[in-house]
Amino acid sequence: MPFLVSPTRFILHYVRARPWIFLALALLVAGASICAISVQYAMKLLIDAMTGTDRIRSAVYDALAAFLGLVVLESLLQRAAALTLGQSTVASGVGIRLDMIDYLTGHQMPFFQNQRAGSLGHRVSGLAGIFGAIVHRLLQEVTPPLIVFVGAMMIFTTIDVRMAAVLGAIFVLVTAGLVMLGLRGHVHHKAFAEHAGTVGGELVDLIGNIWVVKAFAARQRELSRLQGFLDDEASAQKRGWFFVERMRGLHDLALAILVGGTLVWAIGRWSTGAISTGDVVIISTMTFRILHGSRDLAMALIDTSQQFSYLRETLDIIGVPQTLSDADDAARLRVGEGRVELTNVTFGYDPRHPVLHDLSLVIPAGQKVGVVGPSGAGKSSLLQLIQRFHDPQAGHLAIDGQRIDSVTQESLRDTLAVVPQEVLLFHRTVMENIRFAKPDSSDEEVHRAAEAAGCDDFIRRLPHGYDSIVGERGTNLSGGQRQRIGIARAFLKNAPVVLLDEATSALDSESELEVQNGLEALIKNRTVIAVAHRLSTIANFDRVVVVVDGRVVEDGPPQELLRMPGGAFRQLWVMQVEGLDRSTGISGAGQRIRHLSDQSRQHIQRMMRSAWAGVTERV
Ligand SMILES: Nc1ncnc2c1ncn2[C@@H]1O[C@H](COP(=O)(O)OP(=O)(O)OP(=O)(O)O)[C@@H](O)[C@H]1O
Repeated sequence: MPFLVSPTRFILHYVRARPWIFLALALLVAGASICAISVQYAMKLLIDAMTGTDRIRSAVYDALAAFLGLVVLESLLQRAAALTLGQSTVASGVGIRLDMIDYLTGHQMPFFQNQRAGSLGHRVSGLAGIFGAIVHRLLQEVTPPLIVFVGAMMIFTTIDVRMAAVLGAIFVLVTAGLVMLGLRGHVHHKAFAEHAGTVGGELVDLIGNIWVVKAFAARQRELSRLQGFLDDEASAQKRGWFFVERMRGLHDLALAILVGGTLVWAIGRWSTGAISTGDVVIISTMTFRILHGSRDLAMALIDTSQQFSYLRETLDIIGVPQTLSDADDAARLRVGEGRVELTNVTFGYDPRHPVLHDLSLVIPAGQKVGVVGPSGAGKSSLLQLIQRFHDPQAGHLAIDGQRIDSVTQESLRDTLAVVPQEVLLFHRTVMENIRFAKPDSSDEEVHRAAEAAGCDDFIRRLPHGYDSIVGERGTNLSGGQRQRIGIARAFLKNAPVVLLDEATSALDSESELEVQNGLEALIKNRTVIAVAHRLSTIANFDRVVVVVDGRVVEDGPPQELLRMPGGAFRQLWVMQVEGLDRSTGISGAGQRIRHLSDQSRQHIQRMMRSAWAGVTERV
């Protein structure tokens, strides 16, 4: 979206999206302002007609009719402008938010990892509000005083050219002075906005982590911490207010002196008969109006400049170019049987520090591959590359012979069913959460997927069955239940390639057993790549790939790897069976098992012993 590069282009883009409405709006505002000046002129005509020596009755009534007509017309035009403005900014606000959410969700995962979700949501909504506020200020608060000023100058010129020149110069000077002063106060508003942003972020963080706060009995501690941020925010807000009030006070003083001076001068001219009574009235009211307008104009310009800054800041965050976009000629991935290939892949989040080094793997369709290795070896990164959340710095990946960087990301992800360690659920019903994987699926299909994943029973026991709300991020469900809903999603998606990212490592042994049954059903007849810490989960796989420091150090059927004396997989296996950490450098798994409860450890050890017995029998 090229219009995201600057605030001006952003505003113009959405104004151009509804050109006729905004043109009509500008004409209505201009018409209302012209009426406002004409009303003053009609008043002058009325007074002159009433105080004139010849006192022509019809002239008085004509002026009165013109005056009243203009008052009504101004009011009608103002109301029409306000209605049109409201309608157009509300409609633009919907478009802006949809466009921004569309663009925002197109960013890659690292973008979201580096931003607070609450703050991003706030900014997207804020953009719509800012567009409305800027258009409102420019049309309702900047344009009218300018038109009134031009009109007043035209009227003053007919009365006294010198006076018009002096008042014109004063208007420009007062407005410019106020704008300069106001911009100096910008620093206070910016500081306040930053402090307010921090308070908002802290609140979101606090509520998001409420479990930790309660678990550590830290409510008072957190309140005191928040109080510190609130105090800073309040001081910044006070400084901003004082500054604005000082400015207003100065302007009021200048206004009183100037209006008083002009009036004294006008009465002096009237007493010599140089100008009429009506002229005195129009000079005094218009002087007051334009000088008052100079303050409104200055304030509106300052506000607009602040809103432009906020807009620029938001566009700098949201509008950064999307790093992994589809190639212009990207086709849809033609789904085959699910052969996955990595060719000389080198990748690092920071290219200077590769996490995966020249890694090559060919996974034939239907093969089940377990990826094991110590913590930080690069296993999850491998799965992320297959989903194209990042591009490798060297080498490439392909599915069914098609390079994944040459097909659309959506079609690639349609081919993959992923069960992550932590299944994320929307604050919606269970039915909606499972159906998320395939929006056009029938209730019957959702039920079948849930049965296959082993979660139909517990879902039906929930208070509203499939219509139960899962709570924010699925908090109304247990870890194992969430995991099985994740598996049901994967069933429903029916993709040829399944990626399991430590799908059972966060579960206790009982949940693991339930999830394991669902997983076994899921992986039948599909290509499976499973990152596993619990080696029991991959004991029956076709193949195990051991990754250490981003390199494949062992690759083969688990039974064969287990027979290799001193082999990395064998060592990992033995450590898990015994629950020991032998400090072999492949210590992550050993450390993990040590932290499990006795019951879980015994369960895993039992499972592994029986798998081990099976292996040795076959060997
Ligand atoms: N988003 C990220 N940005 C920067 N570095 C990252 C990111 N994610 C992972 N890393 C780093 O990349 C390396 C490999 O991480 P990865 O998560 O792939 O390892 P892993 O083998 O899956 O580890 P674990 O078994 O602990 O989950 C680690 O050093 C990690 O700190």
